[in-house]
Amino acid sequence: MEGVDHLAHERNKSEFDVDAMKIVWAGSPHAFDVSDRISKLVASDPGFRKDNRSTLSRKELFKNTLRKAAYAWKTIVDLRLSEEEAAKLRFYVDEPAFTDLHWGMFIPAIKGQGTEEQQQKWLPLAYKMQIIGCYAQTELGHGSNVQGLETTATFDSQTDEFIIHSPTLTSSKWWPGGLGKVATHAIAYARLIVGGREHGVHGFIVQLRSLEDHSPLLGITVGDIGMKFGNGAYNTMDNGVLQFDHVLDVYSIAFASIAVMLWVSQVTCEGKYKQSDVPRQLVYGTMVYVRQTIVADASCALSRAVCIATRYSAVRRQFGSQNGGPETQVIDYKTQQSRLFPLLASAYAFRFIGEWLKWLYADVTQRLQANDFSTLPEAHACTAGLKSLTTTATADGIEECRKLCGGHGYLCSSGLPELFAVYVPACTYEGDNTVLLLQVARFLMKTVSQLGSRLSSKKPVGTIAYMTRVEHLMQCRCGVQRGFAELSADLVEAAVAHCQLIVVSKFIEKLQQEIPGKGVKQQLEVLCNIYALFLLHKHQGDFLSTGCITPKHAALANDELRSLYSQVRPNAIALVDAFNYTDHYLGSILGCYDGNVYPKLYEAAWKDPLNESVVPDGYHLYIRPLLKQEIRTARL
Ligand SMILES: CCCCCCCCCCCCCCCCCCCCCCCCCC(=O)SCCNC(=O)CCNC(=O)[C@H](O)C(C)(C)COP(=O)(O)OP(=O)(O)OC[C@H]1O[C@@H](n2cnc3c(N)ncnc32)[C@H](O)[C@@H]1OP(=O)(O)O
Ligand SMILES: Cc1cc2nc3c(=O)[nH]c(=O)nc-3n(C[C@H](O)[C@H](O)[C@H](O)COP(=O)(O)OP(=O)(O)OC[C@H]3O[C@@H](n4cnc5c(N)ncnc54)[C@H](O)[C@@H]3O)c2cc1C
Repeated sequence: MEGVDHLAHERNKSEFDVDAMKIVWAGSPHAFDVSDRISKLVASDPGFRKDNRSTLSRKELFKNTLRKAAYAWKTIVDLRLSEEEAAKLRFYVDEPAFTDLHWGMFIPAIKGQGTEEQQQKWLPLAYKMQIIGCYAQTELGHGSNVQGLETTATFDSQTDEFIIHSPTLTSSKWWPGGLGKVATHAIAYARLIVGGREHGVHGFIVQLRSLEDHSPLLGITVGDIGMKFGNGAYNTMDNGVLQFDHVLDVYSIAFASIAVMLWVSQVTCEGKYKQSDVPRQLVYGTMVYVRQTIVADASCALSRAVCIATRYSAVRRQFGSQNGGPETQVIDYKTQQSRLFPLLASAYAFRFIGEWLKWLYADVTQRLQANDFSTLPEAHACTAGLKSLTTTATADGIEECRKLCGGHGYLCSSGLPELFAVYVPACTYEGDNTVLLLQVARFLMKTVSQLGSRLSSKKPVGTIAYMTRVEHLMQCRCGVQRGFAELSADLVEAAVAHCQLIVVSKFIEKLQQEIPGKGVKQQLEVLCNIYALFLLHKHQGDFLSTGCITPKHAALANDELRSLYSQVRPNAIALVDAFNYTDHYLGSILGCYDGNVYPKLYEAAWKDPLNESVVPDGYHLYIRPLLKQEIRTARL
């Protein structure tokens, strides 16, 4: 039945003000207004249609993405959208594209690491998209180990030029998004060599393609690296391969087509390398920035999957019919609740940790500008650790949501397979999640060794302040790195626990703020308790074996969890409505707002290209001979 809200009875059960929750989720009334407006704009524009992605060939898919990007840009210019609105437009268009790397990494790298002169030259062009950039760091042979990159940038003091070269096959740049077919420029990372001496990895702005006919410039070999996981999904992106054959800078350094990002260090005209007194790690600054945005995005992907699974769980009925009455909604099964509601709670928890991390990043950026580098290690540990924690949980959570939807979750029209395929590389890109946790572990061990050192008078603050309250850490006298590699698997677990503590404590801090709206705060308290107790339940072995809790505590926590699930149950649909996702953005029949799932599934099946004819292509060649036992004589 068109127009009937099949979930209305669920919506009527809710005990809180959904509109007020929408504002909490969005972050502010203004953010809600922008998000709501732009999501409707995208949903109502057929130019942003996305329901055909899984049936397009790679070439068609890619061309369609180019069209969408151009159309999106025209919309942004025509409607004079602000940067915030444009970012929302990109979000709701919901298609990975070269523009992500241009706006998400190329521009931030120039802003964060370029000199003023470089910024003046490149940023106006980049903002108008008169040049399109990518971030070319990873190589065929090395991704995680940035210091192991092989590409070289040799300064020639005779000609005032840098010569960029890929000396080996493994030094080929491999993976950069946008590089394959679109980018005209790259920030390429290479080992700087001046006067025969090496000075570590630095970023260089390199022109790759002609601005007239898009052909690669002399000495540049460039192309796409091929199909990736899943149909559609991340294949809208042209991840690329790139080799430099002694590529020369033809202008002077300041206005060069290859320009070294000089903030961290300088090469003088006489060919001398000068390391400035800022920490070398600022070369990694763009990664810190992007990791923070990835954390902010994790809650979007998880909430989207949770919204689909929650709505469908309220629609789906199996077993339990009494006297011919309706069967039980699967959302009423405790097992379904114990799998689904912790994910709902995680979506909210990640929303708030994303907000907090944005604040932390803004704070560290301000300090860096004032030459205060003291909080950089903590910012690195937080962005790396929380990126790892939230993306792992989100990727696993999306897959769990697919299973929560039973067989129908496996259909592309559920939206979940594509969401998973697009999302799962977030566990690898911008730093493999285990490698990033090892960075957190290193930071924790360093802090612990300082606690134990009589020489250090530094008291840990911020996210590590709790360490002074942990008695056995205070007595720790170990050296930083001794035994590190041997214990790394345990240290990674410690790093996860540390990050979970941050997520829980920031959720609690959020609840200490004033939160308007009837029943909103109470709902968030329930979710916060579910998040924390679910973790305690999941890791109760660790808590028990370390004596942090007794078996009685563990049993109490479990009882409390069950009671919290019952409290969430009547509010579940309203809690996912608060995400304010349009059906276009969700891209899921199972998750559609009105819950009218079955007629839509039935209708969609008939639209599949395989159903264009009743008898399939290939019947006469392969099916008939088989049925007639003529297969041995048929020419296959
Ligand atoms: C159609 C629609 C159109 C719409 C159109 C609309 C148009 C308009 C739209 C407009 C809007 C558009 C919106 C755009 C959306 C954007 C979305 C973005 C998407 C992005 C996608 C992302 C893609 C993915 C990109 C990528 O994937 S890009 C590549 C990323 N690659 C990595 O992530 C490598 C990992 N590896 C390392 O990060 C390191 O290598 C390693 C492991 C740390 C070891 O580092 P190393 O130095 O070797 O070794 P250590 O010795 O361990 O460290 C030595 C010392 O340095 C310390 N330290 C290490 N680090 C750091 C660090 N950062 N910071 C500070 N310190 C650090 C460490 O603590 C130690 O300190 P100490 O202890 O000494 O005090
Ligand atoms: C979809 C996608 C988009 C990307 N976009 C870009 C881009 O735009 N620009 C760009 O430059 N790069 C990009 N990348 C590359 C990405 O950043 C790297 O793949 C990532 O940093 C991981 O590095 P790697 O591939 O070398 O993994 P590896 O380091 O080879 O990881 C392989 C395994 O080894 C383990 N491992 C590695 N080192 C250690 C260690 N020290 N201790 C213990 N275990 C270890 C890892 O945990 C992992 O299990 C992209 C990648 C993907 C998948």
